[in-house]
Amino acid sequence: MTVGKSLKNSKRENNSKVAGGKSRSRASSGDVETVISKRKGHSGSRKAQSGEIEGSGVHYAGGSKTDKKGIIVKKNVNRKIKGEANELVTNGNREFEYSDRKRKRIYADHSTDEGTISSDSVRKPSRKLSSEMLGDNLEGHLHQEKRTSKGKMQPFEQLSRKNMLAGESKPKASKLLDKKQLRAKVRVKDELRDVEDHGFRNVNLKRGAKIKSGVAKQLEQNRAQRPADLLPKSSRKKVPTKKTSSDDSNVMDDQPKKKKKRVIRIDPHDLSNKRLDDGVSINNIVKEKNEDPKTNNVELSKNAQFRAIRPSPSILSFVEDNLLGRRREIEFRRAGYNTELSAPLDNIPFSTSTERERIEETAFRNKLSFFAAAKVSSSFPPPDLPEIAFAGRSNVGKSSLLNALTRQWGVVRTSDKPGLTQTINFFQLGSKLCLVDLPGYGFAYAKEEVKEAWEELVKEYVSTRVGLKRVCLLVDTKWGMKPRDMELIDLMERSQTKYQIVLTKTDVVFPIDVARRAMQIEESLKEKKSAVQPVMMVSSKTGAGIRILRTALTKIARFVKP
Ligand SMILES: Nc1nc2c(ncn2[C@@H]2O[C@H](COP(=O)(O)OP(=O)(O)OP(=O)(O)O)[C@@H](O)[C@H]2O)c(=O)[nH]1
Ligand SMILES: [Mg+2]
Repeated sequence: MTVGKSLKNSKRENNSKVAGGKSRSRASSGDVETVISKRKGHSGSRKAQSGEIEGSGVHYAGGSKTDKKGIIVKKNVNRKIKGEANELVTNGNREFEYSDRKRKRIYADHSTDEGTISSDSVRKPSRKLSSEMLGDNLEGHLHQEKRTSKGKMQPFEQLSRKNMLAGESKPKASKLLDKKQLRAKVRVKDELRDVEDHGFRNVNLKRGAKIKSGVAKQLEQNRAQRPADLLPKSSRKKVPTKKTSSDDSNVMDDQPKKKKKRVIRIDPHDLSNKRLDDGVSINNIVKEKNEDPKTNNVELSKNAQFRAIRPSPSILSFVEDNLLGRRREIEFRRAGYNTELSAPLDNIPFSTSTERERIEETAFRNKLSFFAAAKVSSSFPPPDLPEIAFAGRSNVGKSSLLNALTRQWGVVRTSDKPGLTQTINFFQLGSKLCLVDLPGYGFAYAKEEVKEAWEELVKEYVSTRVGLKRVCLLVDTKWGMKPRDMELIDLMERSQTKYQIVLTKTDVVFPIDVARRAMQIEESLKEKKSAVQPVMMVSSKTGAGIRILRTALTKIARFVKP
């Protein structure tokens, strides 16, 4: 008995905590209906209001602690004591169905109960309700009500006392019987209420949930988890679970929407596709498409033809040794170059000096100075020094290369706008060499007639200029040779002007493509007599290949007879 009392006391304490705060004053009104109507008028948030309804369910399970729960319990308990508990439980619900808003909340309450799968929570309220009605918790509740009501709950107190007294006077067996009967009654009526409210399915759910013992639940959980664990993560969601339609809908709502997988279609016959292996042989592809390539002329795109080029090992090793092509900065740093400097690959690797190292070739150590510009051939300066001219399409990087070779940035003006250089500019490099910056041809921001004039001037210069020792024909590595380039080559071939192809902007393409381009050009110039091999590859930005070009050009100056 003492143990029972202490338990009751503890319950009382808990209940008093639950009904703490504002609820005390509100519950003290005694009249349940009045309190509820007051609540309806209360300007609480919608969420808080919905919490009230949820609370009616959660409260029995000992969860939520809102004052309104207290009211609902009070009402139910009060009427249950009078012997009309179940009827009034439904009545209680009806009270909340007066407005649409309230009805919605009731549905929401149920959906959350179902959503939690373990329908124990669904059963708990009625179970606790019955136990409360049996007097186990009743006293605690009544005391709670008493404590919160402060006088106005007198009838409650009296009733509880009566019940207590009646229970004590009865023999133990009869008390148990009464309990059982009452519990059965409550269960049947609870179910009826549930059927009324939610249909048979819910009742069945509750029954099933009740049967489950702790061990059975664990087993079922394990069984449900095992197949999912065996499956890959992506397919786990697809494992069918035994759930009712409403449960399914809830779960579906909770699940994140599946992301659509992007399918990348690669045509195995399209060599132009950059994702394809670089080593794809052109002949193999032709064979795949048609057994007899001779009878069926399969024309590959220029890009496909380019991808089919297999560079020679010497070109490949040159590209690798000089770190040509698009590379990551870390690669330069690992190789010992100071990436803080402009054109760092033109510097000596593993140098302790933070400054740019001196140029090895003496001719290029000299100061680069502009000394003449010509718009017409009559304006050309006298050919006193051996000349090296830089020709090529507009924006190919002619002026930039002059700066890079001499490491004197800004002496020759550059621009990202094609057509900046519009005159033939002569730059003296000490007393040994003259570097000539030619205007570009092809697309440029200039009038057509003006451009035509440049082209004519360039043609005249490369074909007639005395003292011109070499023309560096610059070709953009990305785009390769264009018809205009070929025109100039033909002209130089006819005039027997020595020319050497220099691939520029190698830093914007992959190393393999630099090698391919070099291979392609070398192959196309095999028959050309005035072409100087090998094809040079440079990048004015990274400095790759600059030193080698410088060395090659210095040789020209060395062998020139004064
Ligand atoms: N990424 C990269 N850009 C470069 C390189 N060389 C030049 N450029 C850029 O290309 C653009 C054109 O460079 P220029 O040297 O003015 O070209 P150009 O051939 O003299 O042009 P025109 O005088 O119009 O004929 C500039 O924006 C340069 O910064 C290079 O090696 N790599
Ligand atoms: Mg220029």
